[in-house]
Amino acid sequence: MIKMNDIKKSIDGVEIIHNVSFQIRKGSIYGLLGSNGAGKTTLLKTLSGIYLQEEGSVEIEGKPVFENPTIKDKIFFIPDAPTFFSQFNLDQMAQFYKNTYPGWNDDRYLKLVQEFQIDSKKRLHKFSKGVQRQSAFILALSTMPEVLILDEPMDGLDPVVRKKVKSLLIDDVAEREMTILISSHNLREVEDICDHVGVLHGGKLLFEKELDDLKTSIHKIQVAFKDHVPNELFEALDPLHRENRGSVVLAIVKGNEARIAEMVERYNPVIFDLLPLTLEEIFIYEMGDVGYVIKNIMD
Ligand SMILES: Nc1ncnc2c1ncn2[C@@H]1O[C@H](COP(=O)(O)OP(=O)(O)OP(=O)(O)O)[C@@H](O)[C@H]1O
Repeated sequence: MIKMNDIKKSIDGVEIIHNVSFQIRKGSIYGLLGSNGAGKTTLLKTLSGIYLQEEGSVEIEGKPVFENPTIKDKIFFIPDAPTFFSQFNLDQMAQFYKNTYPGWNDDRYLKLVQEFQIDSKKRLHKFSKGVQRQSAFILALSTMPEVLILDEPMDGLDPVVRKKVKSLLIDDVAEREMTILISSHNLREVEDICDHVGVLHGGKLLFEKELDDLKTSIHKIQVAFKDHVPNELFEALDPLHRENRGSVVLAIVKGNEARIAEMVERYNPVIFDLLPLTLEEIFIYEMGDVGYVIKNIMD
């Protein structure tokens, strides 16, 4: 379990993170979404123990992270621009991490090098950005981390490699309950692997939800009645949004699908459709006044 409680973090006297709290269950994948400058990297570095917060606490498995080697042995952070020693090839970096991380697994390393087909004898600095990122994944997963923290991990990866990386991540979560925190400026990039998402904006966590919950707890209905529109129905449905399009009422309603259908059908509608919402619509309606923020992370 990862717990961030009421974190404040300033850089050069400017407060970047304002009272952020969240928890990530062991074995889950949390997507931290936010547009450029939202504070994602600062938050991830605080969680990894690279930065020390001025206020609040950061705990992994109930223990503080900062200057705690026992916890740091179990976590791996891949920054948005992975770095390597300038003269080193992948094998040499692997030797370095083998000496640093007690959980290092040689078999895993060899398998991953083969899977990604990377020349492990070639200097890493001579590789493209995408291959360098793949190398960072190989090294990270070979340390068998309990917590993997990824800053914009899909940037610079082609679709085939993205798919491969995602499936490796999901396997580690399923097989050994690895926990992942993944930052992204694009929801679509991570929606297929995250079970939870949080939206960071201006250094504040605006919104946090379980994705499955989101998809099943909010619906769009289109409904028309023979005579008048029964106002008491809409009072009971308490929609997040409602508009009349001629004789058809379109409404965004929270709640269980079967319960909504049962309520509407009691009024004998002549038209009744219950439609799925796109994730973008869900976010915009759920977030109400701050829905505009989400447009930035949907493109
Ligand atoms: N080392 C630093 N010195 C000064 N200001 C910083 C530093 N690091 C971050 N900031 C400021 O903190 C704010 C948040 O930056 P951060 O890199 O955490 O955001 P981000 O969400 O990761 O953005 P991006 O998606 O562009 O990487 C920005 O206004 C940035 O200018």
